Amino acid sequence: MTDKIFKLENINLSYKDLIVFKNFNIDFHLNSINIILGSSGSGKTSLLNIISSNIAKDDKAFVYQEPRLLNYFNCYKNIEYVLKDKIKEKDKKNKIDEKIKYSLEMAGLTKNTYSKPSELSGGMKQRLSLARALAYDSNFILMDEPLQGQDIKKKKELIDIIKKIQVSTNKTFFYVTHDVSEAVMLGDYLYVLSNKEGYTKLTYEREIKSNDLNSTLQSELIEILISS
Ligand SMILES: Nc1ncnc2c1ncn2[C@@H]1O[C@H](COP(=O)(O)OP(=O)(O)OP(=O)(O)O)[C@@H](O)[C@H]1O
Repeated sequence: MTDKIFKLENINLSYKDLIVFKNFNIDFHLNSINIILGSSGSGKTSLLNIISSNIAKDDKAFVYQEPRLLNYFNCYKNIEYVLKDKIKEKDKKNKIDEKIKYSLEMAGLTKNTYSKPSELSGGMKQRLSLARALAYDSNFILMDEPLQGQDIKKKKELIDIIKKIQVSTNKTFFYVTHDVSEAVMLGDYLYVLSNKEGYTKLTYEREIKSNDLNSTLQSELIEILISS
């Protein structure tokens, strides 16, 4: 099978005197979960912003570290809010309702359809944020450390939901993290950034296979991060 590639070529980015990317190239994989792994300051979020700037506005949804929910709306309305402007007038009502219910079901929140965020646990809030991104119906989902601060059980729960969403929708995910175990548990493709030389480099890339969970990959990646 030949994968379709999402290519970024000759990327340059500076903040005043600080060069972050200098003639940077990277090939991501469409219809897969692409993990961008690196230590703090290695350029992960900057790269995610560059990726975002290469995707049309209504073809991408975001999930951040904080769920960014509207506290006065219930789960259903939190999702409805972002869909209003996206779905065309003529098939609006039924289509929105169908999408919201499907997304809540995928995120395991059907029972909480009418709960407000204040009635949800931290993990459930993040699941709602995922459901909202799914319902937006874009080809791309961009995630910046969405599992930060969740305990290991919640992390596993959320990882399984993200995988399930990818398999059933074939969307392209870009997922930023500094957590090696998250990267190996979730990713299809892994990209490690480092800025050892003063600007960001892609120091390591590989496909992740299901048996990598039991392999030495995690300890190799920890070594790479420590020395980068
Ligand atoms: N708006 C900005 N102005 C100036 N410097 C910035 C800005 N945003 C990021 N930087 C710098 O660019 C470099 C890369 O930052 P970036 O946030 O992309 O890294 P990161 O890997 O996402 O870090 P973290 O894991 O800590 O979020 C860092 O040196 C950071 O200080």
